[in-house]
Amino acid sequence: MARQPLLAGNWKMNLNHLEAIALVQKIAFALPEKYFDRVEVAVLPPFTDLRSVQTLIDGDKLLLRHGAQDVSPHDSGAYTGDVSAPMLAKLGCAYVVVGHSERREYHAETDELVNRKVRAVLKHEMAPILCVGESLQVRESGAHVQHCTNQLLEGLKGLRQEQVARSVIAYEPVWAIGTGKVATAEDAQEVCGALRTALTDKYGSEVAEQVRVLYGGSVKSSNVSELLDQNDIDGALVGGASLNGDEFAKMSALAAGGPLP
Ligand SMILES: O=C(CO)COP(=O)(O)O
Repeated sequence: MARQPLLAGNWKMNLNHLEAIALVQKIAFALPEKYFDRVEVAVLPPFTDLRSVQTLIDGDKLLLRHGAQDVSPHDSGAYTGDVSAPMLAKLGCAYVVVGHSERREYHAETDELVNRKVRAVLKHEMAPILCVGESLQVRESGAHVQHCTNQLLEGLKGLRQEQVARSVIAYEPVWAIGTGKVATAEDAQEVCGALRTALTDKYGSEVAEQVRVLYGGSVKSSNVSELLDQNDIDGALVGGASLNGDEFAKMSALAAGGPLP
């Protein structure tokens, strides 16, 4: 079954709401509507930008999707500073990144917490982008496939098949994030293929064939096509390069199979 490629721009902690509006306008202007039949393009700004981005996308009937970078596992309550899944759903979010390696590292997020966040997202009809990935040390030990597979199965624990089918997985090797060191297409395919095999073993091939598996880590216009050509890579989670409107539009066009805008 053909899976529609997804190109998602994780802006991380960059751009205020005014800068967000300017970037979304630039991306939308550079991408004619016909591209959106062949690729889904999403922006994932900081929480403080989401209302502005939603208003722009709805008002101008843009075909871009938007989402958030994190979520609370709780629906509401005394959790100072947190943002809940119902709040994000109300802001029109299609996606929520869960378990990014920066959150696992800087906020000590465990697989158990990541799993609770994944459930919160799915409960409110959004799709999680569940991130998995190994450190350089784990890769050098040769345990990278096992490590990522464990993170995947722990993150999805207790979900129904229909919920797994709606989820997006992102393989982001920690050593390739923001370093300019992209995994080779073969390295990325090795892990993404193993993740799909693990999904097939646990949930059956009908479910596994629907799940989109993205690669993330120093993706840019010069390497996106080769990565997306791999059998089990269905798109990219882009960090730094998604902050440049022309570059992100170019990558989206390449993901759609061209021509360039
Ligand atoms: O972490 C990433 C996306 O979530 C990747 O970041 P870079 O594209 O900047 O390496």
